[in-house]
Amino acid sequence: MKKILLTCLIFIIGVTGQLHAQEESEKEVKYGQITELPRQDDAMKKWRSNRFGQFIHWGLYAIPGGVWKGKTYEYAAEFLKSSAGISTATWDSLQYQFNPIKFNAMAWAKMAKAMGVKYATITTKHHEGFCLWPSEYTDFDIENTPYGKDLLGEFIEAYNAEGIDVSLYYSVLDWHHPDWRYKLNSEEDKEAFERLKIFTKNQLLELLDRYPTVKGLWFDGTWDQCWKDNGQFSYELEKKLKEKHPGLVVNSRMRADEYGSRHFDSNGVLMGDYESGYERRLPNPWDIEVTKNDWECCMTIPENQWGYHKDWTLTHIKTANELIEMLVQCTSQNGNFLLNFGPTGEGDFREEEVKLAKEIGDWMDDNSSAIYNCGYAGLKKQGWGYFTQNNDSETTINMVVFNKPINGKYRVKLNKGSVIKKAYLLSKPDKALDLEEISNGEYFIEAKKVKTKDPFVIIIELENKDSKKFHQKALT
Ligand SMILES: C[C@@H]1O/C(=N\OC(=O)Nc2ccccc2)[C@@H](O)[C@H](O)[C@@H]1O
Repeated sequence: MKKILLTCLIFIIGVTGQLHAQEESEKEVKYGQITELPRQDDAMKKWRSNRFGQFIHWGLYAIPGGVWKGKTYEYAAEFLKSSAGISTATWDSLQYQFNPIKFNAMAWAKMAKAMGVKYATITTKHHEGFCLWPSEYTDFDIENTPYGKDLLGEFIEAYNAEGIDVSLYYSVLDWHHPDWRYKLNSEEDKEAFERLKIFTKNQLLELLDRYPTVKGLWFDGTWDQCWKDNGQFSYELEKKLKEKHPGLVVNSRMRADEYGSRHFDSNGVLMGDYESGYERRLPNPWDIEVTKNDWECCMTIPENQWGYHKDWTLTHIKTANELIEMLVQCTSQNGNFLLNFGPTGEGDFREEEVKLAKEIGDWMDDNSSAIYNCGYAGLKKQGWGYFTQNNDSETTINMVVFNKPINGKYRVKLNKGSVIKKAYLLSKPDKALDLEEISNGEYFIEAKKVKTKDPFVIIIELENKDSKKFHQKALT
């Protein structure tokens, strides 16, 4: 009896200690998450079902394209001002050269539509501070260029006409604005940054006023101490923008809490509406933690260029197959994939980008049912490729194959209790593939005669609801 009492006492002390430790680690966060996640409103469901987007980085940096006074700078082309040590006055004078005579918003939108993107995110203002729209808060904008017209408005109208949602990238970091400060070291710094905050809020409200059809704001340039010291401001700004624009979708990069913690607050709670830290990188394909939140990977075609760079021989240029695999992996882990294009200073795309858009679009024409409105299937990653499952489906699972087994037999491990009714190639729905049950929920699917050199989809139809998947879905 004494032994039992002692054991119970030790257990109670242990649990109390853990709870106390947990309470201690939980900070009181006043300026953290605003919207309970994952959002289930229509705007977020549409964002989630879009899965594939086009990123556009366009600004004055597209004019020099990474080359200054005959010297090529290998660093990101949109950072040429700092890479080449160019004065703000010299850089800003590029404004008077910006005249993208080849810009055709409808042609851009049709290329994007053919590629299969459902949304596009365009830089309204990158770190250089130049605005692609006529802003009443600065003269460093499109209105004061030889082009003169509302380029951003043309872009939004053309993409919306093709049924493509548009989100707006906005850099808080602003090299042009005299009140920008990296750190607030003095009262003067603080006063200047207060003016910068008002300017920022005014421009964002102006963008939502001018372009009411936009679906989201993609914040960037928020890593410096000045912004991390202003968690309350970013909290109140997100609230105000969402009150003004119901359904607005905001990335986690906008936010810092009052302790300076970014993306996730000091208790690890995601801020904004989706995680936007996957930049030119993806999670491990077997990572299921990442499936618990909405997230987006933004990706360049060269290794490190967001803006147009004249020299694409400097790094590896990703192939269509590599980019398709990234898109499929994101989908398989409940993420979106935002693929970047960097238009030239004249307003057209380099031929490599046009070719890739066509190759990806051709694949999407045949396989987008495994991408749009699809997500994590609640199954472990397996060697032949990726599972995805339509968010409205209960009994069909997509296998997107990138690695064919040499014997043409695909080992497929489903949840215990899952029974395959039939499996077939998406391209040949009338021809059932041979099945061999290995054990409870585990099968070989035989697909020996697949000729294509491209990734392809095998559809699995289950006898019963894939209960584990939908139970997991309820929990997320
Ligand atoms: C999408 C990219 O975003 C950037 N920078 O991103 C980050 O610094 N990302 C970041 C920073 C801290 C944590 C996670 C991601 C910009 O400098 C770049 O020109 C491009 O617009």
